[in-house]
Amino acid sequence: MNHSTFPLIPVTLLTGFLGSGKTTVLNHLVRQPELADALVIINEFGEISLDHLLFTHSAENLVMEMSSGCLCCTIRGDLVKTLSDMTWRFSRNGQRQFNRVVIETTGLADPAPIVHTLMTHPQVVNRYRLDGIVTTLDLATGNATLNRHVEAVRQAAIADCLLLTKADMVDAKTRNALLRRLDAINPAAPRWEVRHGEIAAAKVLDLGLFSTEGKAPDVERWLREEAYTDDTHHRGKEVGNAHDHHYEDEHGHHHGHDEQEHEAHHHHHDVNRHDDHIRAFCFAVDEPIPEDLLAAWLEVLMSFVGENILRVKGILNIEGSDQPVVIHGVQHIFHPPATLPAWPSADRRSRLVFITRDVSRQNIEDTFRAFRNVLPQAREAAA
Ligand SMILES: Nc1nc2c(ncn2[C@@H]2O[C@H](COP(=O)(O)OP(=O)(O)OP(=O)(O)O)[C@@H](O)[C@H]2O)c(=O)[nH]1
Repeated sequence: MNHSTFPLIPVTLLTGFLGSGKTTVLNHLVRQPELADALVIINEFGEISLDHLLFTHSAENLVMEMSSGCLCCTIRGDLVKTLSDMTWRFSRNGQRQFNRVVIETTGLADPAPIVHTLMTHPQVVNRYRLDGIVTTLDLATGNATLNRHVEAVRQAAIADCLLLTKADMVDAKTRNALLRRLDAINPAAPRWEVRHGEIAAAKVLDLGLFSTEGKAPDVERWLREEAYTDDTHHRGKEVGNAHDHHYEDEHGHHHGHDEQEHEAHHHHHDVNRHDDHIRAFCFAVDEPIPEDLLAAWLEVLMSFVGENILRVKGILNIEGSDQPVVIHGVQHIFHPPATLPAWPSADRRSRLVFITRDVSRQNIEDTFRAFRNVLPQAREAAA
């Protein structure tokens, strides 16, 4: 955990495929009081940049554009520089003028490299923290986009929150097919239906482990292990309405699934017509894990299949420690682990949620067991 004198500035990454409605959403977000003091960084790819023409921000927002290349490849260095310069450029009398950052990526970007920069670059991590990845997905064309573009699948898989846009343009059948598909790609992220960009800022902010309210970290909300229903078989009990689907229309009220639909969607988990090769599951370990076992296992796992581990989040019971450790990784890159002051509940098992591509739960479990079995010999050899 970072204990720097100044609170870390939360950064929201807004991603989503080309034309999926990012700018429309952003236009609504920046008008809301929660984002009155936000710094907005817009990344446009290529020479023809239209977003700045469409983007009508309120006078309070500070808008930066970075259009020299795609944020995910060529200008990560620029992002670091922009973020580290910001505090000075936008400060008055030694006080910075923004309390949040929102970065809109290009539609084609694989968000993972940007997330890596935000999670690990020394100049960034000492001032900023990734609050959440918000992904827009067009309800009407989302299925086709997911079929054609693996970037869109990745964007949906690593999201902390999914904004299902253009809700006014979709019929029930198309919508339900997309929802079922998302159950496999990313069962845990809250989903909100959005029309013409209308979404309450509070729904897309404070998605991370630490909130701006300064309250104790809400591990359960962050991990949402209960959403990984795949795990029900392992625990031998039914989790039930594990999904917390939120459907928001322009009046802001909820549309729950009716019973029948809910049933249907549970049973469709494994019979997805489109196999996006994405697996989402929770892996739990009852016994405290020796630190060297964890380090060796994760290192090998990441070096062999790191690219295909889209996201890992977990709370861990480390042998010899009373305090839980939370870890958070995107592909092979991990956020520095944070030690929490106390366990959030009586459940002290280590729990890791994985979102992977072509890596099964079995692979994860087998490697863990293999490492656990050889640990005594490895220790002996090292001694
Ligand atoms: N009918 C309808 N149109 C929408 C909605 N949201 C966005 N649009 C339209 O969809 C088009 C694309 O929206 P943008 O917000 O520019 O999408 P974007 O993701 O920023 O697009 P890129 O910058 O190209 O990646 C625009 O013409 C919007 O007006 C919606 O909820 N309903």
